[in-house]
Amino acid sequence: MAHSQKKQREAPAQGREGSGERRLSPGGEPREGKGKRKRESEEQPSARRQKKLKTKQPRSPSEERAGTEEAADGSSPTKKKKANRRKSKVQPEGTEADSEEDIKQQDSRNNFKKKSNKGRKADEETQGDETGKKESSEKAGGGKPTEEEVPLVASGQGADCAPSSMMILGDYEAKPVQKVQPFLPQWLAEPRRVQKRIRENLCPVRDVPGIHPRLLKKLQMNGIDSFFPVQAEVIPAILQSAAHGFLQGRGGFRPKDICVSAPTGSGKTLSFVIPIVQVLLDRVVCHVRALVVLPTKELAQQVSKVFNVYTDGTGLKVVLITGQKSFAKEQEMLVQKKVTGYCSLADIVVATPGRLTDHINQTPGFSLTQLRFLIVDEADRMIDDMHQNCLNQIVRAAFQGENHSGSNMLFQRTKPGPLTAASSCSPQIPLQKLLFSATLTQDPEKLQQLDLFQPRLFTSVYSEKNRDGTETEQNTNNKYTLPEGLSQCYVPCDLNSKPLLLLHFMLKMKFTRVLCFTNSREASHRLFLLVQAFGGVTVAEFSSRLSPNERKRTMKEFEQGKIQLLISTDATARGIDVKGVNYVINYDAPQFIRTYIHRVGRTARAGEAGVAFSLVLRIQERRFLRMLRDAGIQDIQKHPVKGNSLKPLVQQYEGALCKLEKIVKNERAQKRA
Ligand SMILES: Nc1ncnc2c1ncn2[C@@H]1O[C@H](COP(=O)(O)OP(=O)(O)OP(=O)(O)O)[C@@H](O)[C@H]1O
Repeated sequence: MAHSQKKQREAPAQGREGSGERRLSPGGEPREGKGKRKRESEEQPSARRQKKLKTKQPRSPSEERAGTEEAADGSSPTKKKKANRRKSKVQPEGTEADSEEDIKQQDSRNNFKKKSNKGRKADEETQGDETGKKESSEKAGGGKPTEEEVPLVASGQGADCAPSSMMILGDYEAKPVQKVQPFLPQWLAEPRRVQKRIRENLCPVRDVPGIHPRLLKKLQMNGIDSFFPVQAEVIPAILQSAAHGFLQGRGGFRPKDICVSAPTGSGKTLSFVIPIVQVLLDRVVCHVRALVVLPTKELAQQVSKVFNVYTDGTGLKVVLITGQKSFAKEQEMLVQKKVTGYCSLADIVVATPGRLTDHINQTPGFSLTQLRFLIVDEADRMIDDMHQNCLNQIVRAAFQGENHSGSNMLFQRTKPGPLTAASSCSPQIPLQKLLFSATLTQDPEKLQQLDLFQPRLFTSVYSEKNRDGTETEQNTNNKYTLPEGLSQCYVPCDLNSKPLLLLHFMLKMKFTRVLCFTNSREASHRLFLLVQAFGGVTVAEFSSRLSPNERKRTMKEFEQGKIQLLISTDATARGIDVKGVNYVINYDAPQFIRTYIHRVGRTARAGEAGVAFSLVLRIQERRFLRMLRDAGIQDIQKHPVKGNSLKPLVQQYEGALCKLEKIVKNERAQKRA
């Protein structure tokens, strides 16, 4: 039967909250979270999916229109324009209405809510912390509402505010919509499991078969007696794939690509450094055989250092190309021109994407046609960013028909097609891709962009606690694992108390070796100035405001314990391995789950213990907790700090604020001059 009904539109909670979320300047002023929303769609795949699927309470028509448009924020400028024209605006949850019009709309929404189906509670409520609420909502709903449930409203309900131009076929009753399960290819659905508890699962180095005696000695010299679980799994897998020399994979076939998703600090770097050095130990001619691509200079430097340790004395050459040296200097390090043509001076190249692309295009003789391993560290970021283009260029360069020297290659490479008896007969150097990250996407569509060959996935499996205390392993998309030794807390607070809380942690609670994250370099700078003006803490900042040399020096001093509080942008959030970080403080709550995971992962590394505190504004609290819960992170403790504990700091803090004002004015004047 057909009946008229008001069309329900969706206004995803995250969209609304996201639009209302404010970024904080270190001085404490809130700023609208716009502009630096890059990678949003990629950073929050789960959130994006929820935006599409999650449905909200019924609302008034004008508001619904606005809600829809706001939900599409950033993706549909036309819709945005329409929204402006209608002058309807939806307030972010928990924020105050800005104008009378907003308040009226709020009222009409509330009235409408009352009229609508009582059993259908607010999405936020069903997802709230209180399970009681959830249960009652489930019961009243007469079914088991899921996040993706579409609340249909019977024509009688809310008909007073419904335009009746829409004919909808179907039942009056709200029916739960079945959650659509994404289809996972077998390699993703059945990954090779890696234990996440490092200390309980150490594997003595000598128990891992096939490690070259030379490397065993080096490992011992570097104090490594046991491999971490990820290393014990991945090293033999890579070695095995190269067991038949450079030309063919196992059994004459192309080796499988390898993806590794393991928590921060679990030792992923060594799990590719050791087998690659070992495979290249016997090489005769120097060619670029391994290429490691990383998103930042600091990370590239860090990885090349590890390669240097294990190639030292082997004759293998590691070249770092990140733009820290002049282009010409890097060219000299990469290739040498001889009478017979160009020859490579690098066996292993560690590079950032931009500079690497420049060399592929502009350095004569720089050839990747003998490339055997392409290692993409922090792979999720490399897939998401524009770096994807760089990866395509690398693959193109690796299968280029002619090399720059003009000489014919013995084993010319062609881009592999379908595997046939004929294709497996011709000897070729296979290109094997190795992907690593703590937050590797397991979204098949995204991984498909990398054109992986029969990939194998190694992953620390996300496990969910059962009521009886046992754990069940889950194979769920976009659920991540954190280091075992990490304790997580969040402090609900307001804007003004954030600097005081940081000072309280440093001065009263005597936190040491603290890495503190803000959401922008300006915020980092001003917070640094404020803490410095307050006094009593050895503090430094780390951001792109500093020159590469200053950054290097600062990081060294922090590592040596000369700096107790390092205030940083997300420049240090990923991959940076600083020994002995006791605490991570998210001064500004991260907006994306992957940012959270990488930031907190700067502590509790290599099986050690560490604590992460997140200062969360009360209006952000619900969204923050939901973001963690959606990613499978549940063991975060609420850690309220009473106002009384902060009082003793207030007077000195006010003095520091005055000093800060003067410093900022001076800086501005200097900039203008
Ligand atoms: N087998 C081992 N024994 C002792 N220490 C190790 C071992 N393997 C790695 N480490 C140390 O553990 C720390 C973390 O390693 P690594 O930086 O490779 O972690 P990761 O998994 O790459 O982390 P992230 O995801 O944050 O980049 C490093 O300081 C490294 O030296």
